[in-house]
Amino acid sequence: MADDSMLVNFAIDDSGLAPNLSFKGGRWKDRLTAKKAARRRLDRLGQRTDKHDALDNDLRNDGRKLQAVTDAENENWRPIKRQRRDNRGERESIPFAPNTLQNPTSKSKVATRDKALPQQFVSSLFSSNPEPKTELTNEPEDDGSAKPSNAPLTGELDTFTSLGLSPGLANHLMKKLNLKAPTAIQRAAVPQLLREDTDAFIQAETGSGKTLAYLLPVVERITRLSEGAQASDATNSMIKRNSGLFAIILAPTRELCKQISVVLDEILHCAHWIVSGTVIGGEKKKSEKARLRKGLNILVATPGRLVDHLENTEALDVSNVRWLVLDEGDRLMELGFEEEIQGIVKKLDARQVTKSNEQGFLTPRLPSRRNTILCSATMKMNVQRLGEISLKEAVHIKGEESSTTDPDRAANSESAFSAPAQLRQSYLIVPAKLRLVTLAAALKRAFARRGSVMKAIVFISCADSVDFHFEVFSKAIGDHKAETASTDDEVMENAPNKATKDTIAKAVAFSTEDSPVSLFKLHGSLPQNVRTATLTAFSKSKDPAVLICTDVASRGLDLPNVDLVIEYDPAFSKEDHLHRIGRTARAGNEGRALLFLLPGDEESYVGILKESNRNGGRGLIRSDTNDLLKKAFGSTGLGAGNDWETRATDWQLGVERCAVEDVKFLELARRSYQSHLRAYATHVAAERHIFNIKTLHLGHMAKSFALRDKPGSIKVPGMKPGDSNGIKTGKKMAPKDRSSGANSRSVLQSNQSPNDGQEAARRMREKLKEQSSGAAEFNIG
Ligand SMILES: Nc1ncnc2c1ncn2[C@@H]1O[C@H](COP(=O)(O)OP(=O)(O)OP(=O)(O)O)[C@@H](O)[C@H]1O
Repeated sequence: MADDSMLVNFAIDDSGLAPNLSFKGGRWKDRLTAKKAARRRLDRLGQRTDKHDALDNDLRNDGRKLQAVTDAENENWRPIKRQRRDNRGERESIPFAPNTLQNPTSKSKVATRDKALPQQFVSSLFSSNPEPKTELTNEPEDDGSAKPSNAPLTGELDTFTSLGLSPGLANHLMKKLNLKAPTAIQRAAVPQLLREDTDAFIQAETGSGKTLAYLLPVVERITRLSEGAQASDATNSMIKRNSGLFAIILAPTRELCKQISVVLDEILHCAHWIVSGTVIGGEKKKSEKARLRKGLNILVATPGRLVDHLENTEALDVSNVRWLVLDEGDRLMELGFEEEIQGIVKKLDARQVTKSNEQGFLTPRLPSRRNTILCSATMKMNVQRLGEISLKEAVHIKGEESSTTDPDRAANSESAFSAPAQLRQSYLIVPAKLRLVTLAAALKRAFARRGSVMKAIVFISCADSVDFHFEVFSKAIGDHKAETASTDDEVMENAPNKATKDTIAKAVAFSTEDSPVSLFKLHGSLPQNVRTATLTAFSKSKDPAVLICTDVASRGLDLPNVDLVIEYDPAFSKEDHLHRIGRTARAGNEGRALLFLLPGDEESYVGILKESNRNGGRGLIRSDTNDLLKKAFGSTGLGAGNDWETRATDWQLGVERCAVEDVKFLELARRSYQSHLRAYATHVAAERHIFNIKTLHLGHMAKSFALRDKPGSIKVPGMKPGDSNGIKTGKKMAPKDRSSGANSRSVLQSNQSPNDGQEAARRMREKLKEQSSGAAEFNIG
């Protein structure tokens, strides 16, 4: 107790109670904590001393050290970003209204969070985009090499009569069908097939008139069977529909069959006693049977449906068939019809009547054996295989490559397949984020002036993506809202009917008051009646029109007045590319083709494009993406004051907002993104280093589908979760995955082990037969 009181009465030096400032031993972080505690205790003493200064210096140094260590530990350290809010100042996840968007030149990427939605990113369109390596090119000077290569001939002697056609048929072609002269392939093929009974392989570029090249000799020779009868008026000897089936024409798709049938009927107007018909999948078999029972002289068919009738329709008598035409040979093979064609050839051989019998008068005038004619614009290995199955000692008939000025191509013309010389080809190198807005810009520009482009076709890799882009361009977004409201009531020339209510719409995104544009969509998952009605409406449209489609419209289709083909997704092989761009610049007409490529690996595709371009690719130009965007979104009155980047960003974010506000549209966008990636992974093996799924920037790609989700979190009902993850991490898709859905191309084209491949291909053939559409495309889900 006494000790206690003594202590109380001693004067005590403050410094004696001051905290110890020498910190040694232990971890430096613990020392730092101790220093901070000491600093707090000094503060409590109330007076500032030298010790304060010393300790403050120490703490500052330690603070810097701590920051450096933390930075090093955290590789992903980034400065803290300012979060953006929409103009309504509402929850962070609500998208920005166009007029209060982030600064388009901003370099930032902003995360927005919401309890209900996965983490979302709104990245700026014009930042962090990879730069193209390829130089821009100027429009080439006209050196005369662009003379049309598939036009009708102009020589005085080049007439249909000079080919050996009867005056009746030649006059009909000139007067009724307005065809003044044959094309090069017709001049080569018609006399050959009239003169000799041989098999033939007809090969010529797209739009060069191959259909008439095989139809004319067949019709002419069937017409001749009645010649004597006409002269002597022996009506009993005239060919009638029940005189026998003389020719079968096989084509891979229903659309193509219908088109061939229309051309055939036009020719047969001058020989009305010859009757033709079609048997194609998707039509009622019962009515086909009835037609076959009544009798047909020429039959146009898809392979699957013909096999069906050969097996099940007794009335189908093929004993007199003397011509078998295989049109679009490579596509027939690609779609897996090899087995069917083999079966058809065998049945025709077995049932063929070679000697004069009950048919008496007919047989001597018919070729003694069946002639098979194979047609193709390109020659893949599979066409050679088809030739092996179906042709015997065939002659190879080619159109002249009149305007080839490239000596290498001329020397190697056996393997050289090219686009028509007059077709102007260009490509854009577009960063993934800018793809959607650039497509909108390309179409806006194309239709800006009424009459500059009548019709355009946009090729897209898969059915889901066709649906998505159709939705986007027919939606009222940003600036166009007012315009749509007023045009909804307009009577559009292409007013959709019941069948086309979901496949025809107004192209709001690039229509103007002066130039309204109609939008059409086509893919293999649509019911047959819808496909037919849509295609017919597009063909007949007198308004400017855009068809968004998959490769179902790439082969053989002859759609009038197509001035522009856009390959938004590059074709799966270079042959497919030639067929797609061949939908324009037909029969000597002009045409333009534009291809979208991503910066990076895809730029090396230009080398392949040059191969299929005459004159070593000198006519192939690289257009400037920014220039296109500037022209399309630059101020022309609407929203004056905004620059083109802001306006382009407004439009993009308008689409993104639709995806946030409309659950159905969001699901469509996600599905379409997933399907696109899966399709992307299935380019032919030879081109997979160019279209390399592993180097795709998935986040940027998602933006082109108006998605703000993180790629890994994009899930689609009905699609296997992790499909895109497999792609992202570069994992190979299992054959099981490849064959899921209608992912036919992946099944048929990917590198797979023979066993997997055979089984998958078999399953896919079944699937295609089931659909009977012959459409090889992605339709996942
Ligand atoms: N002699 C001709 N004169 C003028 N136009 C013609 C002539 N022959 C065909 N055409 C027209 O050329 C267009 C293309 O013909 P067709 O569809 O037969 O081409 P193709 O070579 O089969 O093309 P693809 O390889 O793309 O199928 C058609 O519109 C057709 O009417």
